[in-house]
Amino acid sequence: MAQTPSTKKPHKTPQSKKRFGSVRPIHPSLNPNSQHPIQVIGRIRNYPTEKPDSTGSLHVSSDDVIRVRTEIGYRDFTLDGVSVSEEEDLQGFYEKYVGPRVKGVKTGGKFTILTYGPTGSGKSHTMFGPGPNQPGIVYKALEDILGNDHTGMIRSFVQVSVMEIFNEEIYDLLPLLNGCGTLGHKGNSSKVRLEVMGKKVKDATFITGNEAGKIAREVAKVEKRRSVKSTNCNDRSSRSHCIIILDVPLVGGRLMLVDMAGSENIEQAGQVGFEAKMQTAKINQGNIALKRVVESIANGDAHVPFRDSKLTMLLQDSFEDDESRILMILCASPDPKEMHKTMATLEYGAKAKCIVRGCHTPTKHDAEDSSSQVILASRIAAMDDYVNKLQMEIKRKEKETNEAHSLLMKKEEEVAALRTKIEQIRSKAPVVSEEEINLKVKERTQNLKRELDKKVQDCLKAADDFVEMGRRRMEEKILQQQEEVEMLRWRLEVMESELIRSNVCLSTEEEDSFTLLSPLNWTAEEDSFTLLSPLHWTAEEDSCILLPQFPEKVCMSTEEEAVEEKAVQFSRKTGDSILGVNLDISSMFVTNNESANPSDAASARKNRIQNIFMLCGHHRELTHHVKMPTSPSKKKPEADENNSSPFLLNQEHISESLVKEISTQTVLKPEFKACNILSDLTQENTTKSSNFETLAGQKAIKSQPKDDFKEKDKPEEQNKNSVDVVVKWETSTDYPGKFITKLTVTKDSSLADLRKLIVKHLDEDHGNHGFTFLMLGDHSGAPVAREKETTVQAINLPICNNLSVHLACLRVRRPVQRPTHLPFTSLGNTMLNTSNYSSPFVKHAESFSPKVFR
Ligand SMILES: Nc1ncnc2c1ncn2[C@@H]1O[C@H](COP(=O)(O)OP(=O)(O)OP(=O)(O)O)[C@@H](O)[C@H]1O
Repeated sequence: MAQTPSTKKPHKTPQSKKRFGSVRPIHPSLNPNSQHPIQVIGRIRNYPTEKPDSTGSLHVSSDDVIRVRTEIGYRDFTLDGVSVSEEEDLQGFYEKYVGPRVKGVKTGGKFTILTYGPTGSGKSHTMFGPGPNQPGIVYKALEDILGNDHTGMIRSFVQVSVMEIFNEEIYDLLPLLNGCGTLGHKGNSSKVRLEVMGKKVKDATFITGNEAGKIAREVAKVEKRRSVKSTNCNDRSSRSHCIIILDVPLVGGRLMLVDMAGSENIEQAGQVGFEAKMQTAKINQGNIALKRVVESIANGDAHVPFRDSKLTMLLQDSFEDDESRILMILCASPDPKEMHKTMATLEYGAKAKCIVRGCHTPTKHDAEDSSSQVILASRIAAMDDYVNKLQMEIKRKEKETNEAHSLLMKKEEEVAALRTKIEQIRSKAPVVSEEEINLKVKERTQNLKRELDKKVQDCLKAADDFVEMGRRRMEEKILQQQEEVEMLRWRLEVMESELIRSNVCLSTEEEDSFTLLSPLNWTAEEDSFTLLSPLHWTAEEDSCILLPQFPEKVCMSTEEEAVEEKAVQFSRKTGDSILGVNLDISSMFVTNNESANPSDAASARKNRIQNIFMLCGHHRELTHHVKMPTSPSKKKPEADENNSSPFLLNQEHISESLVKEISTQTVLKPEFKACNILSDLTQENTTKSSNFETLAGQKAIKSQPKDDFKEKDKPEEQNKNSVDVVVKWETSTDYPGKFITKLTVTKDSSLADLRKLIVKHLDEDHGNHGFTFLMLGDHSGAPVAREKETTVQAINLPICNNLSVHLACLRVRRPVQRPTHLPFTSLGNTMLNTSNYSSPFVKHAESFSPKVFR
């Protein structure tokens, strides 16, 4: 959009107009230096509706430039002045733009004021004012010309004509004229159509007067007689051009006020019917004709179509008279909906501003300047100026376009960069489909399941191993126990063989009963006795208590399990068993009744022998550990006095009693072990040994001179650091407790050291076979393993009697024959099948969640 060429205000750049020097000076009341006969002022009315919040489409800057914004851009119009109604009321507008020009009329100036604009833009509002309180230009001009001074000064008088052009006909709105300046009233029907002769109206009615108020009231009355009609654009739309001519005859001044009809199209006016449309067309005819005239004058056309309409015919003088000036007031609405009309109005005013005095307006005073050359030159100059301005506008627009283009390119680059970034982000984070997610979940699940299966398998395997290990240990235990049983059996056989070879033979036919007391307690009463293991002597007379050092438990196993516990107390009267060993002690005795039945007596005798084996066989070795409470040197038991200590065993008494019983009552078989013991005990009694010694110990001691064991014979130092060890064989068939030697070793000597010394005293045969130390005192004989001999000291060997002599009992090493059968039934020997058996561990593993399906 091009910026309209603007005419600088006189007070701003008056010199700029001198280049058009061909124009004669104009009336000083109008701009004398201006060559533009038409000045254009814009007036922006109030918003017809509520003012919008956003920036309006019409913007007025301080340098009288109106910028109109539309959908496609904006356009600036530079006018001679712009007044915004909201900021400047009608009086202010008049005083600023109209009053100075009107005042020249009083001195003979010719001035034409046109209000131009679309319908409803405020033309009538500006020309006549909204009411008496706010008079429009007409009434203010009357006041200015006539004044309100009533001081008697000579005042000018005016002639006022009011007419309208309706349907291209001129009607006189002042039909009746009385002489004193009053108006005659003929009503609407009395409108008189006037004829135009040349440039003037013929026989037009006028009113004269010098009182502005009076005339103003009359004008106001006839103004009401204008042809108005309600349209879509205006409730009281002026359907005619109203022309008020105010002459000042005395000075030749003239003021022509033209309120034009609205320049609207027919559709917008909502006119229906042929007549209405013709009306609107006629109204527009005046506007269009005026437009053409303006354009023609501006273009310097040779022909100006003044005669195209009545309006232009009447305005011809205003355009052609050099003394005449035109003030065009462009009325516009700030309503965005009216922008296209506002734009057209301003374009029209811009054209009018281009009008300069041309050849068709020759003046009487400057005839010589009317040559066509000068006129053309001025026109060319004006047009050049206009072209230059257009070119500058084009450049500016191009520059703006370039800037906008570069901005656009920049934005496009940013958009492209953002798109690239988005693509990169998308490429970096590929969209994972649901199928892929499911696939991964499935794969992960399978992996977990596999791991779980593997763990379960491991657990099952560990459980199987555990069970297998338990089974093996159980088997080992069974084998060990079988070995022990075998050992016991072997020992039993040895004892039996010893018994057979024994010289002690008791006749079973002659004796009815016997009483065994070794180490049994014989109470001397006929019907009762007490068997204790450990033995407990309870008789009041000749009582003794045998309290072994060894614990009360008698075990077959040397390791973990107590096979059997034997602590039996028998009463002949009650015959009950305290600890549950079904040892038929009564069967140990041969009664008279038994002799009646030889077969029963034989079986009873066998039972007795077996039971005695059980009792005596194990305790035979244990008697080595009977710890005497007093040393043998200090306290020696005496046979003929009651022993006050319960820990002392009155062996003499026992021996005598037993011998007596055996000789008088008891008849035992040769294998009866007790005989052997009794024999030993009897022998020991004869040697007056005060201590209760084992059979092997006694034999070992007997083989040595008695004096060898006396402490007093040894050096004191040696006695402190050394110990004596009596070495003998274990009582067996081959070596029935044979004494080997007696050794003196240091206290810290181990069995391994002892072994080295012993080997020297053995013959080759025994040395080759080897032997094992028996840790006597242990219920099973406690053979000391070869590898443990270094850890067992000699002083740990059992004390032999009360002589502080240790006893090293050796057992010949024999190859152990493994039992060919297990001591359990086939059912008992069957281990649990772990594959079918759900152990608690497996149950626990299977109770894991989720379930593992195998
Ligand atoms: N500046 C203004 N401030 C307030 N109201 C205005 C203003 N201009 C116009 N109006 C109001 O707008 C309405 C139309 O105005 P007006 O009759 O003057 O328009 P117009 O241009 O003469 O229209 P038409 O060409 O149809 O006669 C009127 O009611 C008037 O009071």
